[in-house]
Amino acid sequence: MKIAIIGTGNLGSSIAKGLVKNNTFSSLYLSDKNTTNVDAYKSLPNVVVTNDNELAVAESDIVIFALQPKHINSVLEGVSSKISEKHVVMSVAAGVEISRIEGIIGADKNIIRVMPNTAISIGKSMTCIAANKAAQDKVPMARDIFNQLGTTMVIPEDQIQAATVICASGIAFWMRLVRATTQGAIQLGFEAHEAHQLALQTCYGAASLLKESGRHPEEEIDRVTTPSGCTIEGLNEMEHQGLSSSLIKGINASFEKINQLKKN
Ligand SMILES: NC(=O)C1=CN([C@@H]2O[C@H](COP(=O)(O)OP(=O)(O)OC[C@H]3O[C@@H](n4cnc5c(N)ncnc54)[C@H](O)[C@@H]3O)[C@@H](O)[C@H]2O)C=CC1
Ligand SMILES: O=C(O)[C@@H]1CCC=N1
Repeated sequence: MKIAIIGTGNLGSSIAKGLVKNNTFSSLYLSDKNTTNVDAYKSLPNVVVTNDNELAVAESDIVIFALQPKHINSVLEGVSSKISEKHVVMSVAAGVEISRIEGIIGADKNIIRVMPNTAISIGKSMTCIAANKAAQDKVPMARDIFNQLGTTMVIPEDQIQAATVICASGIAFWMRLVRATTQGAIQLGFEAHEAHQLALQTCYGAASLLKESGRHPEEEIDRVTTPSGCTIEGLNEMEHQGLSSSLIKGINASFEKINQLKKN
């Protein structure tokens, strides 16, 4: 597979890292105005780091556009003459609909919206995928690529915004929960590095329990909450303070914001 990534910022470089780790491409072009994040890959075989977006597109079959929404139009316009029916164009830009991309490069082109998260750099992304009409037969190939970098789910395009909030922004939400737990542990007397380790391994254990047992979170909670014990005391206080409610409100605020981005 001849793959290009246009835009090697936070997400583009995370995708590059995951692809390099798996090494399943025949060539990988990494193009950005500022290639600092990926310069270390220059010496790898079959990897080209460049500032030339057109070259990257011309030399590749699969082109992943990892650009901020404000840059996507101008970059697509700049390379559109190089995009043919052989290409599969993938975009990770939040809020940028397939129709907008079709408006620039044509509805006859294969276009797939892909929404991974930064855990793609370690092969643990939750990646949602939606394709235009032309690219329906390319969906299995897109799944193959991103299944090597985590887990995929094919969804209708009108759910991509919601998936962005839950899975892409979700990385930040979970990080904040880990950090808050750490702050609590420091207050209880642990050194910062100990607090971080305790919070992290517990979070990992909780996610692994759900994944491996397939059980509902409340069932796992029931196993921890000793009657009149400390867990239910803490859990109920968190709910009195609005833990679930503030998470749900935050998710809804993110969703409102991403729907505004869509209109820009
Ligand atoms: N960061 C994240 O966790 C996630 C980001 N996204 C989406 O991915 C996109 C990229 O996000 P980030 O990587 O965080 O942004 P970023 O700002 O870190 O990266 C964008 C890159 O595009 C480059 N760029 C700008 N103009 C260019 C041009 N003309 N030619 C070549 N490269 C150019 C910039 O130099 C920069 O390195 C956004 O649309 C965002 O909504 C989606 C899911 C997760
Ligand atoms: O915050 C943002 O807008 C982008 C989309 C999801 C993650 N980062």
